[in-house]
Amino acid sequence: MTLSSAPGKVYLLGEHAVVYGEPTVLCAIEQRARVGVQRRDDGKLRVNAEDLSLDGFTVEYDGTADEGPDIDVSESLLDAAMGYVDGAIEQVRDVTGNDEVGFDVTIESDIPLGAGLGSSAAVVVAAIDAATRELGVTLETDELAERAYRTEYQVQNGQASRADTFCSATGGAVRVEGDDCRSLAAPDLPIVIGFDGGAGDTGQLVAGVRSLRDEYEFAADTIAAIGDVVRNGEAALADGDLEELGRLMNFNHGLLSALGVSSRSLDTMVWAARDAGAYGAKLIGAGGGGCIAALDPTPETETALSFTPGCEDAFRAELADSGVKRLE
Ligand SMILES: Nc1ncnc2c1ncn2[C@@H]1O[C@H](COP(=O)(O)OP(=O)(O)O)[C@@H](O)[C@H]1O
Ligand SMILES: C[C@@](O)(CCOP(=O)(O)O)CC(=O)O
Ligand SMILES: [Mg+2]
Repeated sequence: MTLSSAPGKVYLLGEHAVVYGEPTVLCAIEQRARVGVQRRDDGKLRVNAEDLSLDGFTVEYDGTADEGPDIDVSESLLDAAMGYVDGAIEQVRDVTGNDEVGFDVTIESDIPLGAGLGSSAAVVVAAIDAATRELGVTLETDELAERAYRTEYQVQNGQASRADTFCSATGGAVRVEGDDCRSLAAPDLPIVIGFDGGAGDTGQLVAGVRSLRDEYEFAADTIAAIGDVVRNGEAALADGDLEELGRLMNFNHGLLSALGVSSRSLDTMVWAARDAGAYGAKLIGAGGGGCIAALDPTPETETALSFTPGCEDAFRAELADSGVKRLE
């Protein structure tokens, strides 16, 4: 068996707009997905993902690629649930030139699904890394990030940025603009996460933003404005100016909200954090439901969130210096 782990991430600024070439800044956090892989000689794929729960059903996917799991849910829901793992294995077959190879894959993850903390990227990065190593191939980090990006791009119907997968593969803080991906000197930021227990479908939310952008010039302007917020944020980060960074996170949340990707519970948590004295707060990731991030070096925001109706979990994010980890 070969085992790799990869971290989730928090967008400080710039999700969604990054899909259209605007810059973004994000950092890896110490919530990880671990993927164990064992080669099979019969060419079949058997996935055991006990944490996989989505929209009210839980599946232990214990079937094969041919037969599929034996559960009573629609095919589209199942595709959404299994697409990332299937896509990762497709990349492994392609990059190793081993079209016929099968695997037993076991996934275990600390990262809530579809909540904006990048569970998909972490699972894909760890799966590609473990499965290639199982075949005796160790990918360079850039190649690993590229293959993981192609997986997300495919599953999200041609709508994905390189941000999540690059950040998960390399760890630390990163800046992504188009295909320019680079590491930043990791600032020690006091990030607090609030989680509403919910999830959003990344593919659908990205598609929703795209159609607004196609329909209204002011939606395209909103996306460009997010880019401006990020460029200002980079200067604030370089100066270590948390107050300014917080203000820009608030602005970024407003713009994401205008693009229709916030929700009542995300807004409630954002306001609870602001009322508790956070420098700023915003939804993170695709939105629709899931997590917000706030900047607060004091315990106030975490305490306030833990008493906020609709907030299921509040915790301080520990930044992850390393990306993919090769465990066995
Ligand atoms: N523990 C897991 N086991 C199997 N698949 C997972 C796991 N965690 C995440 N995934 C895959 O990632 C999808 C969620 O990704 P996404 O909608 O992009 O949200 P996010 O990346 O913010 O968590 C899930 O539907 C599933 O396909
Ligand atoms: C909305 C987006 O910018 C981030 C999605 O993040 P997540 O999958 O919700 O963690 C999409 C992307 O960059 O591919
Ligand atoms: Mg994702």
